[in-house]
Amino acid sequence: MARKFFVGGNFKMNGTLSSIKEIVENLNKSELDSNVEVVISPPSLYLLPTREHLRKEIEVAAQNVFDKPNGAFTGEISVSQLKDSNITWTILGHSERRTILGESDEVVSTKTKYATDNGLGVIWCCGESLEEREAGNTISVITKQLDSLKSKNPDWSKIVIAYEPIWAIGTGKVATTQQAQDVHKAIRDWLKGVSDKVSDETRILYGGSVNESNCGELSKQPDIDGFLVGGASLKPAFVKIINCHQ
Ligand SMILES: O=C(CO)COP(=O)(O)O
Repeated sequence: MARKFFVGGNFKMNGTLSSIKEIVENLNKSELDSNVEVVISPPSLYLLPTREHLRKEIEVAAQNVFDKPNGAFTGEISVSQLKDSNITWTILGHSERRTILGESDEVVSTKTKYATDNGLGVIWCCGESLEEREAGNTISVITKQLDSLKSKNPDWSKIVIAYEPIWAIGTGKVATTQQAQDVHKAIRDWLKGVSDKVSDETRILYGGSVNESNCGELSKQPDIDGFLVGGASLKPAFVKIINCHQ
């Protein structure tokens, strides 16, 4: 089965009402490859206006979600609140939340299980630090993150995996196509341990300094099914990344 190419834009903690309005207007008027699934993820404050004004074929994602239905959890947002606002995806386990906010594998896996069981799509992120790569531990680090997720038995049909080497995020230092493909292949092989169907159908995105110049080559790799784009998703060239896959 051909996997539909997927391009996510992670705005992180960037943007204002007016700059996000500009991004939305640019996406609304651009010609976009209809074979590509596009999801953008503004900061939580801007989720609703983004959803309201963005063309309907593009979905909107939160950057985080909590694993309880409601209650005394100051600062958190629930899955049902997102769905109530027509926000159909969330990012979980981004390395910035793992390292800066201290989210463990256990926390990320639990939230992913809760979100997928309750019908939200999850862009689930994994990746190694430069130290871990240089020590030859890339695959073992990612396997540990994946094993933790598998132990919760999430709904894999709702998960898109984003491989984001931490050393490539926001640094301009993109992984080589071979480095990316090798890890994506290892993830694909690991997914076979869940089931052949999950391995065949799960999209594996690459993230880390993706731009309009490097996306073409990366997109040709057999196990790269799309991108999770940070900085370049805030620029008009994001459209070129969406359309880069031939
Ligand atoms: O972290 C990322 C997307 O989630 C990647 O960010 P950059 O594209 O800015 O390197």
